[in-house]
Amino acid sequence: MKYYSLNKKAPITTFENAVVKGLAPDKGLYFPEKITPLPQSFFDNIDNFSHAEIAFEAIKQFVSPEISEAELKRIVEDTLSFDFPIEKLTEHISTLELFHGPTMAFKDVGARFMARCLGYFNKDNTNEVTVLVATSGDTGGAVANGFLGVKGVNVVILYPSGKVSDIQEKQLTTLGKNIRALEVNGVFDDCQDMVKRAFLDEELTSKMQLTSANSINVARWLPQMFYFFFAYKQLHNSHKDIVFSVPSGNFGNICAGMMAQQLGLPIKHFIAANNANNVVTEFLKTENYQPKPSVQTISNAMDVGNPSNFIRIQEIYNQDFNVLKNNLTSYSYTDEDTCKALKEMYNDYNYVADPHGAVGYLGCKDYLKTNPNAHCVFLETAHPTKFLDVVEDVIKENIELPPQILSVMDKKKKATKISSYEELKSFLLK
Ligand SMILES: Cc1ncc(COP(=O)(O)O)c(C=O)c1O
Ligand SMILES: N[C@@H](CCOP(=O)(O)O)C(=O)O
Repeated sequence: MKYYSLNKKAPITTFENAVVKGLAPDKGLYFPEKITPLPQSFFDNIDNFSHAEIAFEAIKQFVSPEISEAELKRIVEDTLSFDFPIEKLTEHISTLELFHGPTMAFKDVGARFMARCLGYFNKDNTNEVTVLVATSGDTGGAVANGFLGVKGVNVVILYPSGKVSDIQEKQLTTLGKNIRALEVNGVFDDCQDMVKRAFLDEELTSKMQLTSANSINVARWLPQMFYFFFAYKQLHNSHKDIVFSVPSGNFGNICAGMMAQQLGLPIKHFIAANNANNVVTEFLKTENYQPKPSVQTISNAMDVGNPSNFIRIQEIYNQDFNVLKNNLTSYSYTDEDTCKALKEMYNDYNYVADPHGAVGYLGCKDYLKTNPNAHCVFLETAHPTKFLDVVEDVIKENIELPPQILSVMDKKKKATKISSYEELKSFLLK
């Protein structure tokens, strides 16, 4: 597959180059040149396919010919070594649990897939790569875990000081080896801006090969398509009109769902469920896209004021506002709404959600008011214990810590504080 830059001022490139570079030289996000829908026979037989087989079919066209079919099979099998169960809350609402991986957030799949692609491209150990990643909470931990010990790859994670949960901070600051963390005096958008600026800094790029492990990178973004296929496989025999409510921040996950829809997956509609960071909710009301500084919420991983992937969403729908509006509804919720939803799910369905999933659940409830026949799946994007203080305080119960969380609890944080781009640069050049 060839990829072009959405800024349209950079040469067309290969999958390998798009992964190794992360961002195009004109600062644009890469986008596949062509999307070929999967054959009807694939959907007719989906019940007979394993997760790895589904993932292989979904992503094959985007990575070939650079990654051979045999190699791709190995990569997806290795990446998808955990489950993606559906829990049914009501006849009309289900949740797809995406937190059964090593860091208990949906980022694990993309991080593991990308780490394996980079490892494959660097199999001769000739090209050292520095992976820069900005995180509002979960990407950092998943990338740290997924890239730990990958030869020839150094990871630098930027996170906003005081704005990630204690467990998220442990996951991204304690692994050591080839993983280093920078605690930024600012918000997530400052971290993301610094990362993007580094890619354009010739003094840096002439001395090191930089890439991104945010959803900017096609190898981190595209595997998120798999979730929508996995949910469809589990639900299509009992439900028609499947709608997804996706707790959204940087909009990579929902945008990957839209790619799955372009591949022919029968998805009726998308709901972008937002916290108070409501740039897209407002855009759909006003047609005016107005990024603004992010505000802090209890669903902190979605505290994004300028979502990177919105430009990809517009490309998918050919910049046509009306087509986009037919496919996407967006709601925004306060922290108070989120707490009420956490409590309601616990009391009514005995289900312990996390604050991000709770925002997704609210999206389902609002959508079903006007579309009562749909079946709405909200993505449970992280395990509730990653937000222990908030969740235990709301449900008034202690929750058992899973082994993935226990394993980092007593580790010692190691992070370097920075306040400016210049400090990032000198850290990288050291
Ligand atoms: C738990 C959780 N939910 C939702 C999101 C938002 O996902 P996206 O940035 O793909 O919109 C994130 C961060 O990305 C997250 O960590
Ligand atoms: N919510 C994310 C923010 C970065 O999103 P990404 O998908 O672009 O990496 C986080 O948890 O860090």
